Amino acid sequence: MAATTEGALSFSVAEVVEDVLQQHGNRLRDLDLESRKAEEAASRRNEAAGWLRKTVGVVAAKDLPAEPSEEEFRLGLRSGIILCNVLNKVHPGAVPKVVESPCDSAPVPDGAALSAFQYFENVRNFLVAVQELGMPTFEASDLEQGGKSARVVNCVLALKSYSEWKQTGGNGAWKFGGNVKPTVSVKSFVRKNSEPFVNSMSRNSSMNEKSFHVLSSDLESNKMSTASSLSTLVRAVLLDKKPEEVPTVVESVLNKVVEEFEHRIASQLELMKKTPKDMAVSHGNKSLLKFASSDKKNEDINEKVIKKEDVMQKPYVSDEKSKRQLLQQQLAFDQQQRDIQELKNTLHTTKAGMQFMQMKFHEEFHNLGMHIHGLAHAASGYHRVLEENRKLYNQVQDLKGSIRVYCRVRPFLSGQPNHFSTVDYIEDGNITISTPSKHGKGQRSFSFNKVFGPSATQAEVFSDMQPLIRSALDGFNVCIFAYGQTGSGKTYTMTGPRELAEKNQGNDPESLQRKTKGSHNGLSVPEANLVPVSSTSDVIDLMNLGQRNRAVGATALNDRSSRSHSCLTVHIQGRDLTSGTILRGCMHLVDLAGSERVNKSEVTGDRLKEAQHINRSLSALGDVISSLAQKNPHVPYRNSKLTQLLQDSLGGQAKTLMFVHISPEPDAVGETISTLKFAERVATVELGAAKVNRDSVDVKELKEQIACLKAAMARKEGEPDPMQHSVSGSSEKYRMKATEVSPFQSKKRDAGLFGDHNSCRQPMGDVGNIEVHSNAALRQKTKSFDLDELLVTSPPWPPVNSHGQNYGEDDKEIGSGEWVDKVMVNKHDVRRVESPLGSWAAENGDLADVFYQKYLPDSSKLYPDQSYNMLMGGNRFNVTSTDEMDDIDAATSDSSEPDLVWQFNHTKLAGMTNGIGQRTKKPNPKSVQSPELSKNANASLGPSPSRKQSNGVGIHLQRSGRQPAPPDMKRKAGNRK
Ligand SMILES: Nc1ncnc2c1ncn2[C@@H]1O[C@H](COP(=O)(O)OP(=O)(O)OP(=O)(O)O)[C@@H](O)[C@H]1O
Repeated sequence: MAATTEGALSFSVAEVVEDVLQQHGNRLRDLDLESRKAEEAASRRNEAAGWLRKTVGVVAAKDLPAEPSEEEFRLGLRSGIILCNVLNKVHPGAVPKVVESPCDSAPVPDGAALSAFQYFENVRNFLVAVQELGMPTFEASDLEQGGKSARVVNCVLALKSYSEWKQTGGNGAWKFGGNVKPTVSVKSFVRKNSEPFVNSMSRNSSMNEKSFHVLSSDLESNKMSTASSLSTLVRAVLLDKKPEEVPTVVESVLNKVVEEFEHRIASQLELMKKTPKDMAVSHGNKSLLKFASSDKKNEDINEKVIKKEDVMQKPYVSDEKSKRQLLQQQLAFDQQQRDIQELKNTLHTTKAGMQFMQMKFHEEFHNLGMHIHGLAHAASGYHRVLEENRKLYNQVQDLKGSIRVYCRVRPFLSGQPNHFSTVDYIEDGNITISTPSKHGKGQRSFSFNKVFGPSATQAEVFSDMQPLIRSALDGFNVCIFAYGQTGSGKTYTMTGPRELAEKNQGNDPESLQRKTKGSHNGLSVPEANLVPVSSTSDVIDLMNLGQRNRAVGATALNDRSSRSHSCLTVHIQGRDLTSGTILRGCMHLVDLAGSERVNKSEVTGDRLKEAQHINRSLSALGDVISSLAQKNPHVPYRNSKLTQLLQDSLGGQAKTLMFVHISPEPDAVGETISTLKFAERVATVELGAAKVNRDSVDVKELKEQIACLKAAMARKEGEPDPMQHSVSGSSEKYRMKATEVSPFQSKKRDAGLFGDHNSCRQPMGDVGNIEVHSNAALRQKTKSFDLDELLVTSPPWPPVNSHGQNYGEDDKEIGSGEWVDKVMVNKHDVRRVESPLGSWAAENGDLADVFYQKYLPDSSKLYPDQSYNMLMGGNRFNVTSTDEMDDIDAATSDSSEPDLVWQFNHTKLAGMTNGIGQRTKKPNPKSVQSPELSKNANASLGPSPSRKQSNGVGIHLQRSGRQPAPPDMKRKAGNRK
């Protein structure tokens, strides 16, 4: 049965249907498809032929052209000789004996009939061998009939593939699919002859065999194209049919299919009946028998052949025939069903595998996402912690009172040819400078609280400084000073581009925008003014004025080099409306003159002198910083006006920020490194926690009471002859009291006599602001006391009280109405200033000399270091050239002493100062003063009640000689009792 089936299915049902449909009048034959199929078949055939020729050699394959037609291919292989020889080459011994020709010596002429036996033996042996190897086979009859070479080609290409597998070191059993058994079996014959099955087997089992990919895909495409061609044919047949005609047409087609099928089976059986019988019987083929019995494997074949003979010898009965056909079809159908099922299973498994992989992929993707999320979270946490650390660090720094240090790198200026920067990189608070070879090639890193790169804008800079500036509004004393070599951008940072406008400001006006101060009349002293302002533009105007007045000069390094230090001091006072607490803060904004190498700046003459003095004062600043950093008991503040000026900020409990500037040019690297080193040292200085300057309402009231009491006492004490008292008694008294009275004098005395304690750091209490009160008693005294009154209502002064006692003590002992003075150093020689107030200052300076010579001959012993020039307020002042500085020294060293006088008993000086006061009436064409100030000054020639320059003296020039001293002055003298 199996044998029958094997013989019957040398063609497929599909083929038959296709043929029938075509015969039925296929009008839409797909020519393109056909030609493509033909082309593909030719190319595969050529490939097979080429490989065969190559393998057996061109001589042996002389019957096979390189690119044969289908007919040539079939004829070339018909003898089976080439096939057997090729197989033996690929797999030696696969065909033990190859029958070369009926007579080996006399080649058979082309086209001459070879015996059927010879054909059969060679081809059969070949087919058995290839089947053993698990390759697709073909039917021997395929070489007899035209149009059947496709399977032969497939077989040859499979053999080629096998050969290549072996050549590439293929080992073990080469299998054409996992289902094919190495042994020949009946079943395998059935499969061999069932083309659809072979196709499906190839497709299923050889999927994983690399060498058969081409083949299997080809077969697959054949099948698909057959299916599509079938459906095209069916559609074409039914296209012009009416629906009612369709069943008839289908029936007729099916009948024809059945007919054709029967016809083909019959002809095939006929052929089979004829050929084996002829071969086996008429020629007594021993070799076949031998072949059949030589091997156990071949027994099956032998048996099969014999069975086939038996079947063929039986007469055909048409019933049996149709039954057999049906059975065959059924078998084929079943097989196809199984194949389909198998395919479905495979598809299902593949789908399941895909789903599993997809699920895995999603899972892994999800895990990856989680992981990335975790990392991002950790990263943000890390940044948060970093930020928190930075804040905490800054808080610790604040608590320690460390000087904050910010660094800013100037960008290259337009017109600079080379833009190679020495700044390697900037990150957070770190800056790395690359040092060129002459400084020892390498890098140096520095850490600061903040570093601004060349692209940082003024707004960015300010936003970072804002909290510090806001502190001034909260009652802290704040100092920001810009440091750096000449041309590094200090002035730019502090004031913005040249001419200030509200839009384009530096730090000063920015900070001023935070608050508009109270409106007071101003007191103008040349070059050091206290001017009430009511808006930001007021401040900007003042700053521009100050900027214009500032000494600048062109050097080789900066065409507008500042040749002086500049300081803007802003006093701020506020009152908490609910608690009545008064907060007072002040802010110094100091733009230092730049340090410079004189050979680089190429300055000469006056400029050179300036440079030397600038450098000297900066070096004094360095010494102060150094002492503070080492916590030395002695800090040499008094070595320069600059350090005296900054003493409050460097030594008191102010919040201090040094803004260090560097230039990016390689030839400035030396200065850059030393600037940064200096800044690093500054950062180590600890000043102690800053304290807010605050007076509660109670304290205020108590101060007022004390002031009244002291005023009363002063009136009583003032009864004796003032002159006598002033010359002897008061000077005694003064001396006696001075040791305790003025914080400032006390400071001087300590410095001179007791080892310069005042030079050590002062707590903010000592240098802090003391509230100013409008004392009714004071105001009532005289109308000519305008200036006094003005000052009383003026904002309080920043740190002065440097006597070594703390602020609380000051509060209690000094009492209300106490003036707190501000260290002010005029840029120019005050003696040369011609404004009434300036003259006043100068004259009072002289006055002080006179007074000391006359009344306090030994005061220099007591107060040898007195050098502050104390003025009330002032917005901007400068420390400049040597000469000027010397002048200032001269002026200021005298100036503080009269303050004592003023405190001591200014009424007694009235007679003596009157004459001097008259001298102040010299006109001063250069003076800049407000009408009110002028009026005030002329009216009273009242000096600032600062302790410098005998301000009090100036005031009392206009007072009646008997007028009791203002209570605050008395208190100054007596408050240390
Ligand atoms: N951040 C900046 N952006 C743009 N230009 C800047 C910047 N900083 C400085 N400059 C420019 O660099 C030049 C020098 O700056 P500036 O005068 O501020 O330096 P300086 O340190 O104050 O110098 P000196 O100590 O000699 O007075 C100026 O032309 C200024 O406009």
